[in-house]
Amino acid sequence: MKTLYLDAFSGISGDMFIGALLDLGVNFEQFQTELAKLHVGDYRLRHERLAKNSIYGTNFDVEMNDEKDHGFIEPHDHHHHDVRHLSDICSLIDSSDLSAKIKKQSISVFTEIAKAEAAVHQMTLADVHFHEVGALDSIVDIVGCFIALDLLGVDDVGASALTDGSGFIRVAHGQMPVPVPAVMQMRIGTAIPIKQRTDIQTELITPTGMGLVKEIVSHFGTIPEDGVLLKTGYGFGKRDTGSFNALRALLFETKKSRQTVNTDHDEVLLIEANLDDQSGESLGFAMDQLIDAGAFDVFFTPIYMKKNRPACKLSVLCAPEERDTFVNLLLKHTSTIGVRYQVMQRSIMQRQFKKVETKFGTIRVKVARRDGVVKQTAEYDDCACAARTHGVSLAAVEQEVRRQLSDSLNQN
Ligand SMILES: O=C([S-])c1cc(C(=O)S)c[n+]([C@@H]2O[C@H](COP(=O)(O)O)[C@@H](O)[C@H]2O)c1
Ligand code: NI
Repeated sequence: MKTLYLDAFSGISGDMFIGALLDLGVNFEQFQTELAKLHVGDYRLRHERLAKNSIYGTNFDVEMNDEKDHGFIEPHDHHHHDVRHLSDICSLIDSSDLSAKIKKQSISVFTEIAKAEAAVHQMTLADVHFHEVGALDSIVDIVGCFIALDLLGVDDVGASALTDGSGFIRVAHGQMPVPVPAVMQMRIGTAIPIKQRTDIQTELITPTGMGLVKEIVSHFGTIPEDGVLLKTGYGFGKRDTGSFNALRALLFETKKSRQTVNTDHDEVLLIEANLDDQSGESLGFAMDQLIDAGAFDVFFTPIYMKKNRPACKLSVLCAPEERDTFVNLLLKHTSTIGVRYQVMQRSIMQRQFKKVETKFGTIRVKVARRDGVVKQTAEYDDCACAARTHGVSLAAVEQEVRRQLSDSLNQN
């Protein structure tokens, strides 16, 4: 499974995000072909690989045939020409030939940003409007991010704390404090970590960047310790920050913890050892090593052994063909000088995973089937991350997943 990690030490914007994904190896021609499914013209994509601070990365920009007009809305300025409301943008995306998943994710980000703008400028959601040209830039940025993620085959996205600058930036309506109001608004009710650099007096996190993070990032923390790092990519920011202004994207191959099972019968190997002379600390360490090596399960059972010794039985379940790997790990990490093992028959339910889009982001659901019995279980890790990110209870996320599942059942 592919996990993307966003190292946002210099914030995040739509352009930086796409730049970093192109730098990871997204095929540009394929990217353009997919974007053409939006059926909007009047823009050109510019991408260039160059070095900043001697580090090579990608500069990505959407060039408008009309002059680019930044910012989502012009509050209090209703006399001007071509504007697009949220509903226009949703219809444009909905009527495109993009996949249902990309449509849904893109509309969700636009709605999130529009809600933030509506709250900051005290407008109704229906009144929020976007400059035609600025809106097109944002549509390409937002839809483009989801296309690039899809082309890379990313299953899961994590991120560092997002760094922003401080001070004020100048936009059409005057000065805005950094983090800009729409970014702060989108943080409400979430635990998305934002670190401020007081030595950088400009904006590093744009509303588009924050909207994308809110939609796709399922967990925040340091760079993953596990998994094979496949590639690194840098997407450059446009502002002069006085520091290295880029978003670093790291693509990992991580273990398939959520495997598809297409059989209703299989065999597992049970390996056991009785241990009466090992500390709790080193038993815990041994368990971690066995789990990290891909054991299906590892567990301890309290037992009484000879000479009245309270002890524990260590049991490991693994694939039969991995016997040598796990026997060696047990001998290496525990005090035993021998292990027992037996192959066991299992009756199992066939398992598949599906992704459910919820207001708390994408949650994986395990669907198990056998002889007309169907069990659907939301992945605990995804629900826990979403609950932390959005500052809600685990039960609220699980309830939302159940609601989405029953809605889709009713629609089919
Ligand atoms: O034009 C408006 S109303 C505007 C509002 C806000 C708020 O935070 S409210 C922010 N901005 C700035 O516009 C640019 C473009 O942002 P993108 O997300 O489209 O890249 C950025 O500097 C925003 O902070 C404009
Ligand atoms: Ni605004």
